[in-house]
Amino acid sequence: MKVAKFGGSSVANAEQLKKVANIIQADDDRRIIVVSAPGKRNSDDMKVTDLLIELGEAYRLGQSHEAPLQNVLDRFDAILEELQLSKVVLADIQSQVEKIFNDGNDLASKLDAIKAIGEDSLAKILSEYLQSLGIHARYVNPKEAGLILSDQPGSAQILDESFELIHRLRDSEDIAVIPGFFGYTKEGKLVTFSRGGSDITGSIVAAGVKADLYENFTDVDSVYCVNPQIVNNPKEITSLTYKEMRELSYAGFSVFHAEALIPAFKEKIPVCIKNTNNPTAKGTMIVSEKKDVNQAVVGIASDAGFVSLYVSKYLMNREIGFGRRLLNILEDEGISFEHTPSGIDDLSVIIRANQLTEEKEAIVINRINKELKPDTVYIDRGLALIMIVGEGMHSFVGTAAKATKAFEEAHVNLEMINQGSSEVSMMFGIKEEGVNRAVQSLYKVFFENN
Ligand SMILES: Nc1ncnc2c1ncn2[C@@H]1O[C@H](COP(=O)(O)OP(=O)(O)O)[C@@H](O)[C@H]1O
Ligand SMILES: N[C@@H](CC(=O)OP(=O)(O)O)C(=O)O
Repeated sequence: MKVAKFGGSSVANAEQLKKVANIIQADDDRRIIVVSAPGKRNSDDMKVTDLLIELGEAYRLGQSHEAPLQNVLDRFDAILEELQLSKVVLADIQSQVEKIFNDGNDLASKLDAIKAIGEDSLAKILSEYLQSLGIHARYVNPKEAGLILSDQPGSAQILDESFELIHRLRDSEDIAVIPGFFGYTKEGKLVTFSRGGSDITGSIVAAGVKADLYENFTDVDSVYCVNPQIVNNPKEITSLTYKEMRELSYAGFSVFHAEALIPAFKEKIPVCIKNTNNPTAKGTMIVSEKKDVNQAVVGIASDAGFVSLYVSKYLMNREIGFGRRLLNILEDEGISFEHTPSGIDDLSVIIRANQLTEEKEAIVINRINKELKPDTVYIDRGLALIMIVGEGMHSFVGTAAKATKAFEEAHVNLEMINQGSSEVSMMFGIKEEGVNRAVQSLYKVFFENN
């Protein structure tokens, strides 16, 4: 049995949905289908989830929601028209929106329920379309599927008890079409995963039914060793390990959600990234182990939007508990951190900029000054992190030397270097403006000169 997830680009319009139906029909093992909401049809377009977020925003601000609702309806109407399906779903969306705006739930829960309409409606449309082609398919709501999530609107997590419930999907005679991106709390309230979370639904369902394979269909032939928007026509990765993919997704490979690997990894379900527009291409396999590790680096990921919180104090090394107290302040303020490179008398904490708003920045600096009495404390914004990743790194000599040469050739100054103790990745912090230049140079050194 295979679980196939189709991303926003694969269900962006009727033409894409026809490709999806062909892919489902081409393999009898594709028994469970997970879908996203329609994504962008071209680079200037908007994803349906973003249109729904605009709708929720209009409600939050007390503005009229007629126009943003119409934008959502228009996207689905165009699909229904071309696939010659009934328009029941449109009336459904309208009544769902009214119900959500008028229920007694808190704002965050209402906004989650609005966001989920994209996936929910698309799953209903796809199952109806498959039925119209004579395929035995059925829409399965995530509640019926057994997706029980923690009560964290916008960033929910799966609860362990879900997997046993999901296992029952194996018994379904029909192909199950499940909307991705959301589930329900124990109390029955709808909650979503973080953005891009349909990948997570697919992985959870694959783990629950103990699938032979989790296929993740998107709009590229494979995972490339570097973001194709930064390097033209980069080399394809044919196979990589869960650990490598987790590091690369977390550090910027947006093709697969960083949290989507864990459920598949725990059940050792292989994951295959494939292209809906070219389904016969082999794609990229993500597996637990690779037989031949013949290169140090498999991929280079990058992400901008980080800040560094720098704290220095003479004799910090003698002050037991300094680091803990610093991190405690961040914990109190609900701020998560990424890395903590340190020296004898100084410590930096790397944080995502969206975690440290200007309001929080003032509070944090104040508390550090008062509670830790440092010599210096400041915040450096506009940082980017570049991660080079490969399980082979620990058995190859000279990886760091090659990398620093690449930065030198790109005339990019290194603000910090950090190698994880697992030796699967090496992280470099630089100013944002040099990030593409540095990635291009690293690509040359690690992939073109071999
Ligand atoms: N290393 C990479 N390999 C492949 N694609 C990547 C990589 N890094 C970023 N991407 C981007 O990820 C996109 C696919 O992810 P996404 O847009 O979320 O797809 P979907 O709509 O299927 O969910 C690709 O079009 C590509 O631009
Ligand atoms: N539609 C949701 C969830 C998702 O996974 O979408 P996509 O497959 O387009 O990344 C979002 O935009 O966040």
